[in-house]
Parts: sequence; structure tokens; C-alpha cells
Amino acid sequence: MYVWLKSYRGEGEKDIGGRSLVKPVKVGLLGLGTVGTGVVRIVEGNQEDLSSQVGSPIVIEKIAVKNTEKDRVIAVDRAKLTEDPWEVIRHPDIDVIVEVMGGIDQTKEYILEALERGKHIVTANKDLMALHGSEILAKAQEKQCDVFYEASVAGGIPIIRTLIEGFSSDRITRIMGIVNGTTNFILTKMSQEGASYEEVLAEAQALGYAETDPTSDVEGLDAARKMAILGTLGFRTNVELKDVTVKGITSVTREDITYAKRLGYEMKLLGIADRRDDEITISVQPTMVRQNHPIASVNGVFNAVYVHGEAVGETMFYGAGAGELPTATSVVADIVAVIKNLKLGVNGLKAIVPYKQKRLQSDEHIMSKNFILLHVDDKAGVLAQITQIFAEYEVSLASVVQQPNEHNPDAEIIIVTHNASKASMDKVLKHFESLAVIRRIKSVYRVEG
Ligand SMILES: NC(=O)C1=CN([C@@H]2O[C@H](COP(=O)(O)OP(=O)(O)OC[C@H]3O[C@@H](n4cnc5c(N)ncnc54)[C@H](OP(=O)(O)O)[C@@H]3O)[C@@H](O)[C@H]2O)C=CC1
Ligand SMILES: N[C@@H](CC=O)C(=O)O
Repeated sequence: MYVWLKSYRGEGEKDIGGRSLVKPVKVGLLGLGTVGTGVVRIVEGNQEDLSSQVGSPIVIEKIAVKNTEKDRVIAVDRAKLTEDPWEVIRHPDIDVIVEVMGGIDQTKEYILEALERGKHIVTANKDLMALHGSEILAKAQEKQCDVFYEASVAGGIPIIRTLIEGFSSDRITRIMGIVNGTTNFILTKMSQEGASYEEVLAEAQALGYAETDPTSDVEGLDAARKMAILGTLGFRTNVELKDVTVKGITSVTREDITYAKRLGYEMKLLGIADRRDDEITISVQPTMVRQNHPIASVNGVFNAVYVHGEAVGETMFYGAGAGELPTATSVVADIVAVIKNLKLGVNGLKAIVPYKQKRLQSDEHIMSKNFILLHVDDKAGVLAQITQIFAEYEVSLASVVQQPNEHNPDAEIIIVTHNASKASMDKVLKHFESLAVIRRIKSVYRVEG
């Protein structure tokens, strides 16, 4: 610490010739795509403001990319580009490594080596943090380095800092949110403009919202990784990806969205992390959200995270969940935090080490309301047979509507249940598979609100 404070002089210090002795903090960037470009724009565009906050200029010294010959949307000094990330990691003058290139195994190697060398890390990589966060944070603690990853969840919303610092005094019981911008963009356009799924996905990719492989967006994996991170921080226990039940939006049809609207709901891909009696459950799934719930009106690329704490009650955080500048805002805020810690000599002190033993709720304790759309034979007694099965497994019904199907000779039955356990619902659905009068279990969704 002493050595650092000596080498990074305070603002205003001058040599005998009157030249400033304030040493710039040098940052190495891994990746210059959507997020990396935003980082360069903000660091260069807000330099005066940033350097006055941290007391030194911030200089992006070296940038690793896949292809140095590629045309870039911003002007960068070609001499700063390299196709070899190790050149950035091993650069002797670089103190902070900003990882915005994505990837898991190879990227983990870069990060661990950078930490080994005493460099601080800022990353937007939720895949990496959800899978290897505990190993990386342990290494950071050993080396007294910072690892900050605000941009990894909900883009421009400072939710990680909020959970670590803002809610440090409370016991969080629920974290519920829209944490994937791409899927919210798709569902909004399907709902509001009747657009096709493929068309909107292509638009989300062109706007830089989607992951390199958008399967992880639409299959819910990206949201699941983010929920694992939020669950770990919120419940102070080590939530792993395998603890999160995941279902994406690929099977959601326009018809489902229309039914949802007709019943007073909006279809959203929701991540829900609940804690009851120190047992937790975490899921990501398309959910019908009551239109008067604040989350129902979160549209487009926007994300929102609702947090309930025992003491604070309900809170909600809203903002752009993906895209160049919103995401880069979080990355650069992390760079500022690292440099402020550097100045104070307190890096590596803020890592959150989950300390609670993890206990997952059993299916008997996981409760939700449910929407079920069935295609059934259009004849007398069908409704009675179906409601009988719900009664058998003690699932109470909030509403049941039977109507002719617009497109075929079957009838449709639309059911919304009261709160029921996952165990009971699974039994009902299993039983339905062998019930002759049911032609098809068309859709099943969780209902919220
Ligand atoms: N896009 C978004 O809205 C958000 C993204 N994130 C996360 O941020 C990270 C970056 O995302 P994004 O900017 O969209 O990704 P992009 O695909 O737009 O950019 C990736 C960048 O990394 C470079 N790169 C990739 N692989 C290598 C490699 N092996 N060696 C050197 N350089 C490499 C690419 O080089 P080249 O330019 O030459 O191809 C490119 O500049 C990901 O982890 C993502 O999940 C987090 C929040 C929001
Ligand atoms: N692909 C992600 C990008 C931000 O994390 C999303 O759409 O939310």
C-alpha cells in the first residue's frame, strides 16, 4: 500500500520544473465490441469528470480484440490493439483489467493470471461470474485485489452495489425481475406490434443487446446466470447455476400473449428468487404478470429488479438492461471504484463471501399461481372430470372458462389456480397426460400478482 501511495501522487503535486506528478492509471481492455466501445467512449468523453473523481487521468493503454484489421465504429489508435490478450494481462504498467469480451474457460484463465499479477478486475461477464465467481473472488481476496462485476446483471442498473451495500442491514426475502433485455424486447414487440419472434430477435442482435450466441438469451440461460449472481448476493449463500430452474421464451406463442392480455396479464420472462424460513428457490420462466404490477409495464430492452426485504419492504430498480452505453456506464463506475480503492489502499476488502449454508425449498414448498390452457373434447362432463383432478391434488381454482376453439372442433378450457405447490401441480399435469378427454395441454405458465 505504501509503495502504491508513493507512486500514485496526489493531485496538484508538481516536480521542480512545475510538471504534474500525478500518474495516470492505466487500464487494459479485453474486447472492443458493443460494451468495450461504450467503455472507450465514456472514459474518453467524460475524462475530466472521471479524473477529478479519482485524482488521476484514466488511460486505456492496450486493447485485445479478435481481429485488429476489423473496421471499428470509433477511432482507436491501432498501436493500442492486439490480438493477444496475454499482452494486456502481462503489461507491466496496467493496473486494471476490464474484461468485456465474453467467454468462460479461457477468460477465466486470463482473469486468474491477472489477479495472480496483482491486477484489479472489472468484468461484465455473467457467464463467468455465475460459474466461477467463487473461485475468482477467493483468488482476489488472496491477492488483495478488487473484482467488480456490476454490468454483469441488468446492464445499467446498479443492482449489485445495491444488494451488497444498500441492503447490507436487511434480510432479503424476494428478488424478482426482468433481467434479460433481449427477451423483454422480443416479448414487448410480439405483444404490442404483433411482430414475429424471428424478426425481433434479429433486431435485438443488430442493436447489440443479444449475446454472441442468442440461444442463451431466448432459452433463459443468461437470465438464470444473472439470477444465480443476485441470489448469491441477496441471500448470502452460494447459489449455483444448477440451483436455478430455467425455461426460456422459445415456446411462447402470440396466442399465449393474447390470452394473457385478455385475462389482464402481460407475458414476461421473470427471474424469481424467494426465501422462506432460510430455504430458497430460484427460477427463470415466462410468467403472466398482472397488468397493475409495476413489472408488467417494463417494456423493450428495459430491465427491472424488485427486491423485498424484511425491514425495508418493497423496492424496485429500473433501467436499460443491455446495450452499449447503459452497460458501459456500470463498467466505468466499477473502474472508478477500483481506482478510488487504489488511492486509499483498500482494494480487495469488499468481496462478498457467501457464508450461509444453502438450503433449497422442496417441491412441496415452492408455491405459485398457474395458468393452464387445455384443448379438450367438446362434450358433456369434460369440465367436471378436469376440476375433479385439481380437487384430488388439493389445487384450488381461481377461475375456469370453457369456450369453443376458434380454429378447430375442440373446446378450450382456461384455468387459473390459486397458490398451489409445484409438487401438486406436477401431479395434476401428469394425470392430465392420461386423461382421454384432454387432447392437448397447450400452455402452462406461472402467474404473478
Ligand atoms: N451487449 C450487452 O448489452 C451486454 C453485454 N454484456 C457482456 O459483456 C461482454 C461483451 O459483450 P459484447 O460487447 O456485447 O460482445 P461483442 O461480441 O460485441 O464484443 C466482443 C469483443 O471481444 C473481442 N473478442 C472476442 N473473443 C476474443 C478473443 N478470444 N481474444 C481477443 N478478443 C476477443 C471481439 O473482438 P473483435 O471486435 O475483433 O471481434 C470484440 O471486440 C459479454 O460477456 C456479455 O455477456 C453484459 C451486459 C450487457
Ligand atoms: N444479452 C443480454 C445482455 C446483457 O446482459 C440481455 O439481453 O440482457
